[in-house]
Amino acid sequence: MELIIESVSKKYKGDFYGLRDLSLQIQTGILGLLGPNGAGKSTLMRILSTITQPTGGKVSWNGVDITKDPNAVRSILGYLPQDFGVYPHLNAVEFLEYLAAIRGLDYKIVRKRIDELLHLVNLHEVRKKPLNGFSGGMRQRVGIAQALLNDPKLLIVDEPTVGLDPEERIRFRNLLSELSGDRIVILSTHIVSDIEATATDIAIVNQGRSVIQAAPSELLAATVGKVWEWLIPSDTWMEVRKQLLVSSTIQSSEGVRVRVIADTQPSAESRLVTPTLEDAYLYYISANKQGAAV
Ligand SMILES: Nc1ncnc2c1ncn2[C@@H]1O[C@H](COP(=O)(O)OP(=O)(O)OP(=O)(O)O)[C@@H](O)[C@H]1O
Repeated sequence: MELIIESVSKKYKGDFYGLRDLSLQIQTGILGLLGPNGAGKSTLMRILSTITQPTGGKVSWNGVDITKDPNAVRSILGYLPQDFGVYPHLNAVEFLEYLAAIRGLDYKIVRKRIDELLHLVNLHEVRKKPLNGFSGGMRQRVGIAQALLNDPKLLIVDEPTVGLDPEERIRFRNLLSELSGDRIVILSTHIVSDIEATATDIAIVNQGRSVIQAAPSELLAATVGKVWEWLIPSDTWMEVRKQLLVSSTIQSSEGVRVRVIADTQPSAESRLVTPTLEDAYLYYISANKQGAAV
């Protein structure tokens, strides 16, 4: 299984590009698509799910160009859009049966599948309750169940953890990890921790372009020797922030412990520390903004 995105662009009205010459090669596993708001993640997800056509480039699923032949991917595609909505007065079973019917899926097969999926997403006990009583996390799990109705080989999930509380977020993450098996899962997010433990591959996008695609370990390795920590007096904090790329800070009674990303030692007191994926993400986004080669 392979999804190849070659030099894909999406030009909106007024010469504005949502995507520009973006290329990625995606194999079985979970691809975490990371980028700040407005980077072009949803535009890419909509192109991959054949809702929108690119204005340039090619997307191939197992060798077939889906921009020319969208049906080549539709039957094996599961998609959870960012703005997934439910019919509030239906219960989970009715809602999933309704979606299966409009997609033309076989009722007999689907009935059994819905029962299995409701167990999988841990909603079986509440399957007969109207959806308007469901929390954000429960609705997202219904969203995942609908995306899995046809047992897709390509599962696309766009910013699924927005609005979820920390516990729901962890549960959702674990669920996606269980689902990866023999399929391609593409998970878009601007929150690094959403994909930290689960992604087999990470693509960072910014301003419509692909900044890098690599395994999490490669991203971390590239940031080794660039992350520094030291304690500064509280009143110098604003100055440090203006001059350096600050990844995080911890306030204490002795001052502020700053974590900075820099190619060379930023201060005589600073010490190198082990990078996290969050540091690596910041490093690549920042280098991309400055136009540096990364
Ligand atoms: N239909 C449209 N017409 C014009 N511009 C658009 C359209 N859809 C998206 N854009 C613009 O394209 C850029 C990329 O948007 P997109 O929604 O793909 O980003 P994103 O990474 O998903 O961000 P977010 O997480 O905020 O949704 C943004 O600047 C957005 O304003």
